[in-house]
Amino acid sequence: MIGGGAWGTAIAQMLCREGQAVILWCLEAEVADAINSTHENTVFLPGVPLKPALRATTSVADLYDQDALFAVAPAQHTRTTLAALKGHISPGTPVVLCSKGIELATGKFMTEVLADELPEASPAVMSGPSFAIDVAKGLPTAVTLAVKDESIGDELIAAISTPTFRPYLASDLLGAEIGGAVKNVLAIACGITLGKGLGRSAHAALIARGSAEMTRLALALGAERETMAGLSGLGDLVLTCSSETSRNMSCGLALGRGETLDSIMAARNAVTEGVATAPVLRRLARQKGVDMPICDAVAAIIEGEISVDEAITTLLMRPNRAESVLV
Ligand SMILES: NC(=O)C1=CN([C@@H]2O[C@H](COP(=O)(O)OP(=O)(O)OC[C@H]3O[C@@H](n4cnc5c(N)ncnc54)[C@H](O)[C@@H]3O)[C@@H](O)[C@H]2O)C=CC1
Ligand SMILES: O=C(CO)COP(=O)(O)O
Repeated sequence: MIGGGAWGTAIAQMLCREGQAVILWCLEAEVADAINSTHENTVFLPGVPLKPALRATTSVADLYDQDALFAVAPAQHTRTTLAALKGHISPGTPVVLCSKGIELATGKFMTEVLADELPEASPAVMSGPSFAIDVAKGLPTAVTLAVKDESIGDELIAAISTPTFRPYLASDLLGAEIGGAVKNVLAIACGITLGKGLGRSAHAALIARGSAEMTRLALALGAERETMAGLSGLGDLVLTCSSETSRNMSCGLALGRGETLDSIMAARNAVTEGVATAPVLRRLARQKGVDMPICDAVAAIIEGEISVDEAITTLLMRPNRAESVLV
């Protein structure tokens, strides 16, 4: 497991079972020490007792030549963590990408970052409605597991699934990545809407029109429409846009209530992927000629170009149009 944040810890906890050893690589020595000595990730997932068999490390060498890797660093750090494994994985090793975001510097999705850094890996994307705290506690969860190589998919399903953690096999890796990255930006928009007191009707409208934006981008990039209606699309959009447990949603709520982005980010040590993804998503959508007004508005707020009130007015003044995901 590459990444000892909340999500890496939760997946490691879920995978750690008889006959299956899991090594969790953490950036911070205090996180690894706490997991090994007190069986708790006191920094990123406090309050959840971890299985004593789960072993943490800060040594990248402990990740060399493993049967499978899960990449769970934040999207902006995925490249450097994967690069550290160059020359140390066997050809065909499954690398399951679990981060939800687009690389700001390059506009690349995580599968592209993996292809740059570890081209010999066999890529997979795991994404869907899954709060780390729920998975770590063993609450029922279902996700999309999109794999390039179907036979590796079957092996991964056998290794990962439990009665309460249900991966659904898919082949559209890009679609799964688009859902995970775009829903974070839309969750910020939904948070702003509720934080501003615009009501549940506006919130529901944003989810539906946001879903249309996501689908439009997916079609333009060559992903499948069906994926957008699945766990990694609609499923995660609904979860993240409806719960304050989401860091993206709660960031939006605070923005809507009048806090500044700087003060919100300074007060948390948890990653809020939509903040980095929004500007690069806007860039990508423009390059591809895809209209994404809600995501654009979030990017403009985050970049300090317009206020929350101006963004709302701009969205409400848009001309009426046909209800279609294509326009
Ligand atoms: N927490 C959740 O419920 C879920 C998170 N994810 C995704 O998992 C990814 C990781 O998120 P969390 O585990 O929640 O993070 P977190 O917010 O719990 O922890 C932050 C993580 O960032 C790492 N980090 C900070 N600077 C770094 C650097 N320079 N290099 C490498 N790592 C660095 C920290 O070591 C820590 O592991 C994100 O892309 C997120 O969208 C996906 C599904 C669920
Ligand atoms: O991706 C998630 C749930 O599926 C977690 O969302 P946040 O990163 O907004 O907390």
